[in-house]
Amino acid sequence: MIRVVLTDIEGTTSSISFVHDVLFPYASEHLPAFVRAHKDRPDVFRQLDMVAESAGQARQDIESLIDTLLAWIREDRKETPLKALQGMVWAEGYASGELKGHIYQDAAEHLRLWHDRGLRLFVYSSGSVQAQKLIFGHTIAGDFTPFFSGYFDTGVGGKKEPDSYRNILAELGVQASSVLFLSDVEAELEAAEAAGLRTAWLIRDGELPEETGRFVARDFSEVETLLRKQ
Ligand SMILES: CSCCC(=O)C(=O)COP(=O)(O)O
Ligand SMILES: [Mg+2]
Repeated sequence: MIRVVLTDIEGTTSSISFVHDVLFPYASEHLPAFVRAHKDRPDVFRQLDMVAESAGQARQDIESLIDTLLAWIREDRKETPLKALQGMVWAEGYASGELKGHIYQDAAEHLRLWHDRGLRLFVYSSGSVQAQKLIFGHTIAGDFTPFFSGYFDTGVGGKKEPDSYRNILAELGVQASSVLFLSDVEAELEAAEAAGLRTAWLIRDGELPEETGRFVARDFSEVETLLRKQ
């Protein structure tokens, strides 16, 4: 019996284009000034330590660290310090009203429905927990944070690693078979399945694959049919 829905964001609840054409360009534009202004703030300082260590760069060369961060954005790297800094930069955009989080209408309707029916909802994204709370707290359809019971980011591990899902299960204290993971990325679904989770593959556009052996859904209304069948 599925009691928990664990959802990805980009390509699942929200469009890939919002992340790549709005959020990433906003971060590229504002991150350099943000890092220069706040480089000694403890939370920023810690992330810069991690950038220097990951990239093997001189810690004191702030401009080179900024160049590395900008290159990581262009390459869509899921580096934990980049994701943490992006969240801090996006916070300013959401606060000013320049950013509004995209959410598909079907996702909005069903997240509310599932919450009201008693399912527990969690997010697992490469975006930082701060970034997750921001996108769902400031969507075009209102504040969705009241529907979520918790958030997981790469602090539990990468999304293509089965151990990350085992860590999430341990934190939630639930059986793997009671959790349905939603994602648009097959390698993430394979990792979740290796840890015993149920999965649904969101394929919002393009051709559907033949015989995948897993549940495939065009949108959240099709995920609802899976939940109703159990
Ligand atoms: C939290 S919104 C920004 C999402 C993001 O930064 C990202 O890299 C997308 O990751 P996801 O795991 O949601 O595909
Ligand atoms: Mg995704």
